[in-house]
Amino acid sequence: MGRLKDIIMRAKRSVERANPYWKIVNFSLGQYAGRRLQIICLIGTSFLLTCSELSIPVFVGRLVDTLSKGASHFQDTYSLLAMIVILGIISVFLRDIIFRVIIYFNSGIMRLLTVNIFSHIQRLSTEWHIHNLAGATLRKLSRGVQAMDLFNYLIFIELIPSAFILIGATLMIGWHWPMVGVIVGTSLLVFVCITLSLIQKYIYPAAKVANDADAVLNGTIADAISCNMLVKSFASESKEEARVRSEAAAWRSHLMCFWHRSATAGSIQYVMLVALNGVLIGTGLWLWQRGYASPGDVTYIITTYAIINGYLRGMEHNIRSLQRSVNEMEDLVTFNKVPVEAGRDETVTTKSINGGSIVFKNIDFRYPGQDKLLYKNFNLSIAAGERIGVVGHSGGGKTTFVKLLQRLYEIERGIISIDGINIKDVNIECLRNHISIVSQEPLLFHRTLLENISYGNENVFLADIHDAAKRARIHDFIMSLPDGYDTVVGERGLRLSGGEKQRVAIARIMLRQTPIIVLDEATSNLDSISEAEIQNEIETSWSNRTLIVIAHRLSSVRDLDRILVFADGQVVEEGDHETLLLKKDGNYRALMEKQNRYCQAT
Ligand SMILES: Nc1ncnc2c1ncn2[C@@H]1O[C@H](COP(=O)(O)OP(=O)(O)OP(=O)(O)O)[C@@H](O)[C@H]1O
Repeated sequence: MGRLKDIIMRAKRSVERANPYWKIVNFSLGQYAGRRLQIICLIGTSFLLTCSELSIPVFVGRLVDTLSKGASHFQDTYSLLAMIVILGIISVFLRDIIFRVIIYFNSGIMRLLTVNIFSHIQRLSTEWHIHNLAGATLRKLSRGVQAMDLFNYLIFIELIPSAFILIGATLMIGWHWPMVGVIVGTSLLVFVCITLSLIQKYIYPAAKVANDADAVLNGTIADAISCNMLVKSFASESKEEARVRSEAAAWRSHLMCFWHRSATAGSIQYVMLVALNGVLIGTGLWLWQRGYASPGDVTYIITTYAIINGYLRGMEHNIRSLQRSVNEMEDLVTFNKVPVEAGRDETVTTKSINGGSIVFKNIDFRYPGQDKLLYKNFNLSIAAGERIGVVGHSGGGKTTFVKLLQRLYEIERGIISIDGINIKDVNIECLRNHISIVSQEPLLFHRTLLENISYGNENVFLADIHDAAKRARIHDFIMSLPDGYDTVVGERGLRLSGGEKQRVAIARIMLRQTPIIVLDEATSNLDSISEAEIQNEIETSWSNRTLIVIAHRLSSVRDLDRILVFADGQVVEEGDHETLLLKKDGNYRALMEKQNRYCQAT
């Protein structure tokens, strides 16, 4: 049994490798797991529907034969008519059941798929998020989920019943006239094979290119809309429009190519249908001419053909739609294949960290795609409870230090440890829950101030939230708003000033009890009085925690225990404010003098 499974898996993989189309079909079918009962119900009902629909031509044929016997058989014709009507009603009833089940089935799959893909995307690496426009990702996700709906609909409402009808009709005709059965069966097989190969070889590549262009276009639109303030301030509306116009033109030309190919494939399929029509009716007439078939039999063949023709026309359209849905789901499969960031692996030994001592030992690091190492043999130790200032020119590697501490990127060499434990041995969520950060540009959700402040600390009391806001000097401002803590801050906090956003972010981490706190230019937008007040508060509130303050304004770090001066990914100087000032040609002293000169000049 295990061996059989292995063989099936290997066959599946080689088919997927040979044709990526099947990888997507496989992914879609994978979503059916755990829904066996619903699938059995759908297929079973489809089968009954087929039997009911295929019985109708039999009764129509009999009706014609009865009619040809003369008016004396009128009673038989009425009972045949009654049978035809009853079969029609049964078919309607069975179709209704299929629709009800598919509603339940599809909505469940779409819900689960959305949640699963979102959850996977959230756990992808920082680099992945940097390189993928949020708008394009959103577009791919919603398009893929809608496509899954279409895929399921086509499979269960259209293609499975069509397959049953076509196979059933072929068998029934073959039962009466084996030669006609062979002709019909072969023609159907040729029709389906040509349709599938047109889809895979001819339509699929064009649809893929059109979908990629669609995602690029939507990503660009989303990017421009989310940076609308910047666009406005540079009066660049026309430039952005020109960009969108050019991408829309590219998208249109790819889309037209896809649609033209679909139209050509449609015409080829229609030609095949016309040929099938001629062959089938011609064979019926030939049988009648030879005396092998009555007019009722020929009517039966024609009625059956009418049904087959309807389904094949539908099938041609449905296979094309199925193709489109598979194309649109390709991005979901691609998302799913991207590995989650390092450290998310459930099998990682979950050691827990409690303290706040940090050691960077012999670290080599470069950003993905960069040739030059940013950190080369970088070493640094910070004791638990120490208060560290990090200064230096822009681009010196200060923020990178924090990113590595949070394991947002993987180092090439060396060990980063907290509390003596290599961070690679710690579950990533546990690691990040250990560190509170207020970054240069605090991120706020388009939610209320209350939700933003309590983010990550949902179980705190209202009084604690107010207390944190008071300590971050933002409470009075919030209370002055008409909706107070229920004020929605706008997308990315756009309804707040830079300083207000920073104070909300500081209040948010005031609520957290983490041993390590990082303030990365966290008070850069505050006036000096508010900054001094908040700093006093920080020193009293977080006196026993490891505090790392990254700042350009040197006044923000002068009272800290130790100041590190970063340049080109190295700590080039360290010591307290007084000691560093004493170094005659020191970097810190030079920075200090420059800032003083600048302050006097302004
Ligand atoms: N994702 C990234 N990919 C490639 N290079 C990056 C990436 N992030 C940062 N860098 C580069 O790494 C270097 C260090 O960046 P970092 O943000 O650590 O500097 P910083 O000292 O914090 O600067 P600032 O004071 O301006 O915030 C910079 O040259 C920056 O351009």
